[in-house]
Amino acid sequence: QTPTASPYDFIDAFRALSGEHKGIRKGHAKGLCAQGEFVPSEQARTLLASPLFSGAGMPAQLRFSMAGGNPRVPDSARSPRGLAAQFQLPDGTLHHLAMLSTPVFGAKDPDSFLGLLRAQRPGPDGKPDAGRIAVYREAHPDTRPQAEWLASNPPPWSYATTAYHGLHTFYVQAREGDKLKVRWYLQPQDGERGLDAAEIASAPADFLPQRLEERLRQGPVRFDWIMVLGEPEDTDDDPSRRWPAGRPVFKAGTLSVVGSGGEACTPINFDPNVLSAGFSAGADPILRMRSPAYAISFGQRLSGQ
Ligand code: HEM
Repeated sequence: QTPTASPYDFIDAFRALSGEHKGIRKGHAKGLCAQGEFVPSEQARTLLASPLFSGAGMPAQLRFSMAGGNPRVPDSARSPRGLAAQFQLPDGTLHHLAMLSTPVFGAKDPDSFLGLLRAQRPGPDGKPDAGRIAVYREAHPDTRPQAEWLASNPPPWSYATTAYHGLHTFYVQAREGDKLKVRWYLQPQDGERGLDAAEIASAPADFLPQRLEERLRQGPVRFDWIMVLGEPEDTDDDPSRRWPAGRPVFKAGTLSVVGSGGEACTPINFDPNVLSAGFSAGADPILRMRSPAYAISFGQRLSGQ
């Protein structure tokens, strides 16, 4: 099947789902900036050749977000949370991460994802058609694992109490030998904690920024950047599929969040293909679609569209 989805189709689909919101992100519309520092681990410095891991700490511009194009989605929604990061390396170059709280993505390729977004489009009564969505998921099994994960795991209690998964497969140059095939996630040192049923029912619409701010008053929020090493048979082009459990992991560094708020992240396009030297992307068509879609959203929102 030839892919037909264009990056403009996604921008249109987000608008159809969430309405027109000029000047803000077309995806992950609701969120807040944060600031921090990334310090690579000794192990990463020894193992990997990228200057990202050369040893020195570096500043990080961050953004925590709610998935979707609706800037008023309640913070208790059963949807992915996002964490985006821009690391500025000692040599001035940049490395971006843009990750989700779900361990799988919602589709295997752009066509399947676009079809899902279109199936979720509200009908004349303003509500999504549950039957149409179910039929779509039935015909596209790759769209089920993320929905099942979201249905069976509570929304995060705080932006600081969830893991964030890179989901795509990348290759990173080792100091000795070939590139390593990796996936990664950020693991919260505060531990993972979800909202309980009573909290979901009673949570105010916008509690996440305040909860993060309160936590930051006690000191930095830290995440361990965990790299997972893939085997040749592990997919490098399908973010809707997990790698088998038990693959070797190592800690590549620590991200410390020290402050939140402000607008420093607003003029940043957290494009996940902005990779520092030594990194390259796998064959994932979803990852390839992200750059042009983000660029359109970025250009539109900076110019008030
Ligand atoms: C074809 C698939 C995808 C499309 C079309 C898409 C589209 C978008 C768009 C248009 C934005 C707003 C960009 C901006 O205005 O700066 C965005 C933000 C974001 N996306 Fe995606 N996305 C896709 C897949 C993914 C995946 C696989 C992940 C995670 C692995 C992800 C995580 C994020 C995050 C964390 C943000 C917020 C970035 C920020 O805070 O600035 N997206 N997405």
